[in-house]
Amino acid sequence: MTKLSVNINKIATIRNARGGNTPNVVQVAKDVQLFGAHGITIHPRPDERHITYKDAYDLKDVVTTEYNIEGNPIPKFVDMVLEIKPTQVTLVPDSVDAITSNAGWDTLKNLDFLKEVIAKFKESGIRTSIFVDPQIAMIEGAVATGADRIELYTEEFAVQYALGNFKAVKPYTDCAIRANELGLGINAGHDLSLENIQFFNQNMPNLAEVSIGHALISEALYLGLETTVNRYLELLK
Ligand SMILES: CC(=O)[C@@H](O)[C@H](O)COP(=O)(O)O
Ligand SMILES: NCC(=O)COP(=O)(O)O
Repeated sequence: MTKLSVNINKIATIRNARGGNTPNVVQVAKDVQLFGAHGITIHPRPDERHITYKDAYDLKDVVTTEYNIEGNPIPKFVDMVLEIKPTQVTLVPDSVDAITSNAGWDTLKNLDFLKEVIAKFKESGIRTSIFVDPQIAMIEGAVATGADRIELYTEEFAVQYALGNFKAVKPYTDCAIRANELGLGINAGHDLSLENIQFFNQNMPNLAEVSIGHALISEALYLGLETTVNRYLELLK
């Protein structure tokens, strides 16, 4: 079964709107795991607009499933991840002013940098994943960085699927086949939803994990968090 890691950034977005502690990010992380999710993902951004660095530390002992921290490996982020030692770190090349992640790494141009930072995390026993666009050259470049996994950036798939262009999954399937040949684990995320997740999963050989936040939290407004998590778990079987 493909693992579901719930991204709780949006819980922090709502909390930060009032400056108090409602909704409580730590409690939501506990509940989501109780409901059956296989992991918790956070993506602290340099401006701490949603998840704060303090949240990342507060969640350390609360996440008893897989803890996945995503972000651009600026020195402050690297130090924090090395201290927390989550299950997995996912490196994302987002700029400070980006509204959300909007591109994967160029694994060829950034090879030396990625190699160096990945080696640091691996020395600490942290599984490493790098966020990439669905291009074979980027998958091949990812192997050279020493990363354990890739996370395929699924926004384009999600946009096309919503328009009925189901062939848009093909570059992802092709990349998954190549990643399998090269021994890279495969994660995926961005704009995955109850609408598109089953089709995506069924077209991805050996998809290890999806991280889902924006749609999942939005769907939970109607369905409730427990039902939403359980629907994903059913669709990922
Ligand atoms: C890496 C990625 O795909 C993002 O979706 C991300 O983790 C979500 O970040 P925001 O919640 O800041 O949009
Ligand atoms: N890595 C992707 C992620 O954590 C969640 O992305 P989204 O579902 O909020 O688009």
